[in-house]
Amino acid sequence: MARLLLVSNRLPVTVKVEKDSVSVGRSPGGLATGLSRPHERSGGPWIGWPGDVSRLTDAQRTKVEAQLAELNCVPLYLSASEVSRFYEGYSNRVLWPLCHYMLDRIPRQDRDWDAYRKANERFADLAAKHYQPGDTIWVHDYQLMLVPGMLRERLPHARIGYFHHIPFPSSEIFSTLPRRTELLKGLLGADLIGFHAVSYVRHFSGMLLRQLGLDTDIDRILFQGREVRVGAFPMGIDATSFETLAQDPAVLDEVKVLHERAHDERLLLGIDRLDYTKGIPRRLLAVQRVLERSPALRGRLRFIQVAVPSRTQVQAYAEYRETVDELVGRINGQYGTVHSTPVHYLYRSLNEKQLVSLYRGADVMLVTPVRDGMNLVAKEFCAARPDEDGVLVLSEFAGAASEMRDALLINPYDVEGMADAIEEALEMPRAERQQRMRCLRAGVKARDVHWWVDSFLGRLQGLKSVEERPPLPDGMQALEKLKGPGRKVLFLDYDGTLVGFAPTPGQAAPDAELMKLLKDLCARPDLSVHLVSGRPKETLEAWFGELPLGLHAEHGLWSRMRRGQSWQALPGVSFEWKSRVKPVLDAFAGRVTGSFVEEKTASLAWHYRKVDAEFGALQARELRLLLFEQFSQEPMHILPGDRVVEVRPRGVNKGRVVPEVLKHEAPDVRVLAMGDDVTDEDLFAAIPKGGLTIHAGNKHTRAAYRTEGPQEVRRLLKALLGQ
Ligand SMILES: Nc1ncnc2c1ncn2[C@@H]1O[C@H](COP(=O)(O)OP(=O)(O)O[C@H]2O[C@H](CO)[C@@H](O)[C@H](O)[C@H]2O)[C@@H](O)[C@H]1O
Ligand SMILES: O=P(O)(O)OC[C@H](O)CO
Repeated sequence: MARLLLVSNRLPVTVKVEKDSVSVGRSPGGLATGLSRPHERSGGPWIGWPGDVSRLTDAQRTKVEAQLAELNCVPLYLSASEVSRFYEGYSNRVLWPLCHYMLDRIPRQDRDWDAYRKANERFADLAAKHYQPGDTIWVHDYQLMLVPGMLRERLPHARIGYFHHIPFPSSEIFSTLPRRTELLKGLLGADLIGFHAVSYVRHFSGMLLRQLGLDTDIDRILFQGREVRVGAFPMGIDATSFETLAQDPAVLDEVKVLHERAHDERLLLGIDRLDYTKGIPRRLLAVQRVLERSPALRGRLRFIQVAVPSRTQVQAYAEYRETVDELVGRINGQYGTVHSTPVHYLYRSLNEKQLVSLYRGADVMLVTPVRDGMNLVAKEFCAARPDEDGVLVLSEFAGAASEMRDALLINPYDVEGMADAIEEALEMPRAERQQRMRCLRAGVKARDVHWWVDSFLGRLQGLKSVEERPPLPDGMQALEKLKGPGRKVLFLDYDGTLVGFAPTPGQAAPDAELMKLLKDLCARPDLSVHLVSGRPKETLEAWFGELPLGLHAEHGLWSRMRRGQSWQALPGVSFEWKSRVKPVLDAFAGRVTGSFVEEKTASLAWHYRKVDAEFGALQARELRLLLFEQFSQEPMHILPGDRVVEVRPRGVNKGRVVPEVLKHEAPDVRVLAMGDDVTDEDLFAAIPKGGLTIHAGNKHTRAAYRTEGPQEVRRLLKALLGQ
């Protein structure tokens, strides 16, 4: 197993100061449990924050550091200002509510971005310092979204994974973030980006398309010449250890005591960090509604709500605590008697035995977050029920809901519906409880935390390393090879290569700078320049007719080899299918606002460059599918391009131009081709051995060199001219 270098905001252990004694104890939560085994097995370090150490004496600090070193944990101490601005500020006042769809909780001005960026730099620096060649780096969660990108700069060849433990919201929400581009690019430093649920993957891909124009091909994104993979890896728990503990005699004794103390009261249970995403107030209201609606249940229902203090310095959490306190008081005031208290509220952390005793003893588990990345409590409850009893009421807005379909799924905003579900759970016959719990447990056991670690790391480590698939060399290196005496032929694509994309094809007319550049190229006696475009010949003639260069329109269907020559069509091309295909494209243009059809002599194109990026891409896929279904027998090609779907005659492609041009040249002529989209791949394929090919963009290409878009292409051409 490759050495694993883990990086998370919190270490799996936290420094605990009690009176004069100091120790390190396990941090709560599934991450510590889940990763402890691979952490120990791989022998690599875990980098993170060990909690507040500001009050420690030097001697205590030395002791803590020795303990951490023994556990192979490398502490990154956060200063008071970093705790307040990086952890509480940007991470928990901006990113946390944003990812949980709570925009109104975000401060009007984010003043903490800088602190977030700097803290991420510190994590990246420390990780880079501890990195050894061959390590796999695994970065965790929203506090460290910039770290993968920062690590990629420091360690270009490292294998880097990132896992996002909270929801990734819809692009409508994520787009509101002023720093959205930086954060997305930060994540794209990873080789593999993992989420709990498929919907989060979809949201992330949508965001990449919308913000960065990057299309996700199933699970693959091309970014800066690298392949980044994305996937859903639903996190599990250490099911065996929960199950074993649930059968421990001490736990069973505790369950007995719990039931005895409750007399004949039915037990409802809630276990959460005290966080406004967990839906505790509405859950309390639902319990109150049950008591209101069913007098028979009064005095016969006990709701145990345990809430671990969390992020207590953030005002929203303090306010939330007050809301919960007030509601508990109100319900107990209204429905409590001298003999019974309906809500037992514990504001503290429990140890594992206490936790499992509650899980094992509960009749109904209420997991009702208004939004939750996964929610491990739901899974822990099921693992702790080897008796196959107990009912899980689960919010449909928890990531866990996509896996745990045998729970009673509820909408946490619907208090009445939640009350209905509680009643249904209380009345559910034993056989149904058993059947549901059996299915839930099977899922929890099959996809436990070890499965999660193995599937994420298996995927990450199975990818080819950056060294095995090095990024293409820079286009400037190709230009260097082309310099010097001897004749050269340049094949240049137009749209996306010499000019950027404009809302309509007409708006992408050549600018003065480009015209001068082309003129200068044509003026060089050792250069022969050919523009090879998908555009109609009329457009090319109007724009470039006066220049002494070769023009090739409609992907090589029409050619004008020299200025003053007439346009010639490729012989033997059939396009009588056009009249049947056009109505299909017209129908799409009608139904997708902003899209339009362009008709050329031999081809048709449906353009969607002005359409919302996500919707456009979706519709383009549908159109291609439809065309494939209906016209597969026709002598035509369906080609996805950059925000365009083109249909053109079979046998016509940009590559056809190359031999026609080169037959008029000496055999030792040097050749260069530049292009940006899929149609230029035919051009590259036709370039004879020894020729140079440059892809202007980020896509998969057979070109040997790469450069960025039109600005860089122009820079290269100027360099060829010595400008
Ligand atoms: N009173 C108490 N005493 C002791 N332990 C307690 C406790 N209350 C809760 N816990 C423990 O804390 C953990 C909480 O994990 P959750 O998945 O429920 O949410 P959390 O928001 O912390 O995690 C984030 O990360 C996880 C893992 O990716 C995602 O499931 C989740 O959506 C995301 O918000 C559980 O292991 C639970 O046992
Ligand atoms: O206590 P925090 O702020 O480190 O949050 C822990 C949660 O599990 C967040 O994912």
